[in-house]
Amino acid sequence: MNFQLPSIFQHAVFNTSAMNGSGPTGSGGQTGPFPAGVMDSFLATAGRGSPLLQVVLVIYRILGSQLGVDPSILLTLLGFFWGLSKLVSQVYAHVATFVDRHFMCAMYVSEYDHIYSHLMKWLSQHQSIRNSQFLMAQTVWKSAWEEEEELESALFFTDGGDTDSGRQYLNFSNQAARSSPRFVPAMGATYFWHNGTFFRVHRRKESVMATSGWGATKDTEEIRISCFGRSIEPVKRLLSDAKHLYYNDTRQKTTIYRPKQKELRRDHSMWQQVARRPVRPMQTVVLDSEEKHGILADVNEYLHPATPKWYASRGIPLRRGYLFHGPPGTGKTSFSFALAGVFGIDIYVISLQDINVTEEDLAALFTRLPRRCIVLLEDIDTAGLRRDGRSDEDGEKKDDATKEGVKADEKTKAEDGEKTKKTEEAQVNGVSNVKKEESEPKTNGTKDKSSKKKKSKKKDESSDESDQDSEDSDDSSEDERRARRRRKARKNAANKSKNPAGKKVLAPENISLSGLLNAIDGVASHEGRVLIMTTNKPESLDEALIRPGRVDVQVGFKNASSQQAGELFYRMYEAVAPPKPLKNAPQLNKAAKDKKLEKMAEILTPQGQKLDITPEELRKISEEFGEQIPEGMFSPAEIQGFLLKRKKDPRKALEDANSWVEGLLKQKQTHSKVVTVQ
Ligand SMILES: Nc1ncnc2c1ncn2[C@@H]1O[C@H](COP(=O)(O)OP(=O)(O)OP(=O)(O)O)[C@@H](O)[C@H]1O
Repeated sequence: MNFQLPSIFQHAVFNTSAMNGSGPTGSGGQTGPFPAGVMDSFLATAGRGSPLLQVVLVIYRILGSQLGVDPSILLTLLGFFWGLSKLVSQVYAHVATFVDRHFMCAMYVSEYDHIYSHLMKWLSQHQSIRNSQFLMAQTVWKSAWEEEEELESALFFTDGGDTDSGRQYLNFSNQAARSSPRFVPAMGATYFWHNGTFFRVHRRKESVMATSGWGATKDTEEIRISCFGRSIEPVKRLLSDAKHLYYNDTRQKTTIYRPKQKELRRDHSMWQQVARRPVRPMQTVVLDSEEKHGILADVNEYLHPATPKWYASRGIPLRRGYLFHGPPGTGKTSFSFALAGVFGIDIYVISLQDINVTEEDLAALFTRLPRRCIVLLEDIDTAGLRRDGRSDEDGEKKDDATKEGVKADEKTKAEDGEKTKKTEEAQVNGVSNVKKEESEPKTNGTKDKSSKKKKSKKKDESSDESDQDSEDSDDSSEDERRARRRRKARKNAANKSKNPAGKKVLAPENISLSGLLNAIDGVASHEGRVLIMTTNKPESLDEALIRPGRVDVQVGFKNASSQQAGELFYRMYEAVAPPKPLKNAPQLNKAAKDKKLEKMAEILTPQGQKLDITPEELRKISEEFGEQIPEGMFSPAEIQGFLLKRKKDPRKALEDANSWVEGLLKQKQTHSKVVTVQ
């Protein structure tokens, strides 16, 4: 097959062929501008069969005539240098590996480890990394508390379009534009000096099989830090510096962890940090002083380094559980946070309604806790624990205590509706729900109702007790007893799945009671933690859950007494001080800065309402305020809400207290949700 080239190319091909002696061998002599080589001959021969090669030949010859040398020499040189570069890189890789193995030491950090966060923060602040050629920009999400430090430079004001009012408001519309990203080393190797040591940080990603999905992979990152020498100490020191820097600003903060989402879990890391908030000072939680210090002393003793030995020598598992119960807004969560602040430990919060947390996860979560920490199980009454027939049948395989707990729960659940009502009444009467159970009601109406309820409750109890008795005294075979239990469980489950209106209620059934008990104090469960469970309805809890060993100390939180209301008042105004000139002054000149601070003070302390009160007067009006608040009627949260609305004016708060108390009392009596006096 012969192809026809365009005339210009034919000319070039023809000419060079002629020059080369018209043969593929090129034996005709060296008359052209450059000597014909093997390559030329090859292209000329092959070009007869392929127009493409003919084009290549033309380019080849034009190039040759321009340079005056045979391009094949160039090609040979190129090939040589390519080969040489490959050889050098191979040799370099071997030498680097050799040096790495024999003259350096290295440390690996997984992105799933906390150290990764420490290191990234540290690297982002290192001067030579900042000036590096290859960087990766990361958006940094700051918490409300971190932003505070930058507030001064971020302050912008607006009149909100209402020019007549002459008022100024803060405006954060350009906040996103102002926050700068964090710069960390890019993927690959980065070199820097630190404290006289030369370090190499190598970030690399690798794909690993994901635990979920068929054949799905996910990228995970690993950092390798290495330095010259046989000792790993410099790397350890670097990590320690990074850790120090990371926690430097958080020393006075409490870190809160929650379970990680399933897809983010890897290796042993199941918890993720969700917040770091400033430590809540213990004196800001108003509680009975004796009780407060009793708990502090108890936790202190438990966390003491000598305690594990004491427990071990007596064969007692090293666990301490607390149950904080009481009406909403009485400080259960606040006290837990204040405790964490006092002891400088972190809080691990688990919600049993979290769809991410299965029964197996719960057990694993309890085993992956640090040496000392607080585990907070909030609102365990609403936890939606599985207590159906299934769990009861399962429960037959579990320990007796668990089964009894399940039964006790079913019994208490039946009474739950009544008790909720009772609780409401108790709150209106200013008595905590637990106490109310024990004491006689005061008003006639309530008395009648309560006595009826008591009777029906007793009836329920006696029927349950008789069931229990007959079961206990029954001398029938074990099989019969099991069958009866199963029947009873099924009946209870059927009753429980219907609400009073007869409609089916779907309850979350992530975790069974036995699963929870197992996680809390199963053989594999963590030792050394402080477990705090909070609830508004202690009566609805399973006995098994709060038996000694699982719950060692119960603390009843109550509505505020008059004296506590006075203390809340004092604490609210005691802390108020004119805004301090902020440190880290921005690049403003002094006059502009003063103006900004003035404006800020104006906004925080509106004109004519400047707090100007002596500690003596504050103490006096705190007491007066306390006297106006009926004993045990209002929760600290309610009082705090009232005071917050008057946070700049204690005298006004005192003035408004009476009408607020009356309004709130009326609202409680009518069970209204609408607040009349705020
Ligand atoms: N005893 C208290 N001393 C000081 N402040 C309190 C106290 N109790 C409640 N507060 C305030 O009320 C608010 C709610 O408190 P907290 O969340 O601790 O209550 P809680 O008992 O955990 O409520 P819930 O049962 O609804 O979870 C917080 O802002 C807290 O500052």
